[in-house]
Amino acid sequence: MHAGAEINQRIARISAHLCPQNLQMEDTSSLKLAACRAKGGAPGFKVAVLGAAGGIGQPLALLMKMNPLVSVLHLYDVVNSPGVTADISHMDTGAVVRGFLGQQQLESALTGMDLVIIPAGVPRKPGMTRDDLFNINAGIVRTLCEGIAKCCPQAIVNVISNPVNSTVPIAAEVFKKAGTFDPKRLLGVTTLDVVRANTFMAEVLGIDPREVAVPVVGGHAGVTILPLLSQVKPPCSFSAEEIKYLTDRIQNGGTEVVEAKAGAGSATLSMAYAAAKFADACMRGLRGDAGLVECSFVASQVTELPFFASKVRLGRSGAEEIYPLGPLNEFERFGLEKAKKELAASIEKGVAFIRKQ
Ligand SMILES: NC(=O)c1ccc[n+]([C@@H]2O[C@H](COP(=O)([O-])OP(=O)(O)OC[C@H]3O[C@@H](n4cnc5c(N)ncnc54)[C@H](O)[C@@H]3O)[C@@H](O)[C@H]2O)c1
Ligand SMILES: O=C(O)C[C@H](O)C(=O)O
Repeated sequence: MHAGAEINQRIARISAHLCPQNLQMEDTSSLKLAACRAKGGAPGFKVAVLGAAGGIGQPLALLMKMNPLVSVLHLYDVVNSPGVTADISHMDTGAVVRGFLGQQQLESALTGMDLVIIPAGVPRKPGMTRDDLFNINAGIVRTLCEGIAKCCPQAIVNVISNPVNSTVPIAAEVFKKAGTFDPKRLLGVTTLDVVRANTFMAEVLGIDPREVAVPVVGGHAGVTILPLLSQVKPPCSFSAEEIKYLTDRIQNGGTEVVEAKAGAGSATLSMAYAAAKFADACMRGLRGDAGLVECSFVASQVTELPFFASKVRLGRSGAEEIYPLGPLNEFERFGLEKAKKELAASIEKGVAFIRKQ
């Protein structure tokens, strides 16, 4: 074969491997090569990031490519995923990276996945609540979850898209409709609230945030974000002023970032860090590691509400155990009542969005 032609064919193969939309119909050898490589050299989990070209998606893709537990990484978006995929794929870590662009490639992106992470959707601008995102993001999450129900119904699903208090119930309703709902496998990502709580508490105490663990329960919006400062590790007591300061700051951490970004979006880097931390815990659970306890917004019987964020134990089948809230002080009991009222409405809104169709 002419040397130039051979080089072109090799380039086509590599490009097809990265982005199936670049495949020529007649180029079956590229397909075989891509399929062969997609098995991955090392054992590990197959992970898809939906919304991978976004503010969260890009750094999250980077962090997942760095995670040794990931063998195959699928990057899906409706725009720009080929560029992000090409870029990330040059990292000399184990995971095989493949890109998928547009709705017609959603099923290929999802087929065979063990873990699907969803940061797809619009972020807030100053002055907006998370619920203001419902009209756009509800439909996006619905479509993506329909794809999951069809192509990887056994996957663990991590929902990041806001409003989480409604998008998780939306996902659950989609899965129920498809007959694939397993409450253990659907997890709303509230890790950023815990990450913030740990950071702000460590600042107050003047200690390393890695030595701190603050449980944050309820949901992921304003007063539904309920830090349990009476249950922190290491055990410590706070003044009433400190409790008010910390609770307000944790509940408004997202708004603090939205205002600082002044119209350029919401938390992306800290969120990617939090999502990667949570995904790592999910994968270690799938692998069979013991003692993995994280806060997450899940289908729950901890309160009278059908969904609630609390500590869950992650295992081979997802959220295998949901822990009760434990003893609350008066301030926290008051906060819980406020949180439940707002949460009930947000959950109902999500459920109604699917049931009314
Ligand atoms: N759970 C949390 O703690 C938390 C924290 C921060 C942000 N968020 C939420 O995450 C979402 C994404 O935030 P961001 O800053 O990355 O936004 P972004 O606009 O930067 O990125 C979103 C990405 O989603 C993609 N997208 C849109 N529609 C899609 C579809 N149908 N399928 C696949 N991808 C699609 C966009 O093309 C874009 O690349 C927002 O809803 C935001 O509110 C949640
Ligand atoms: O605040 C937002 O809109 C994004 C996210 O939910 C956050 O907590 O940072």
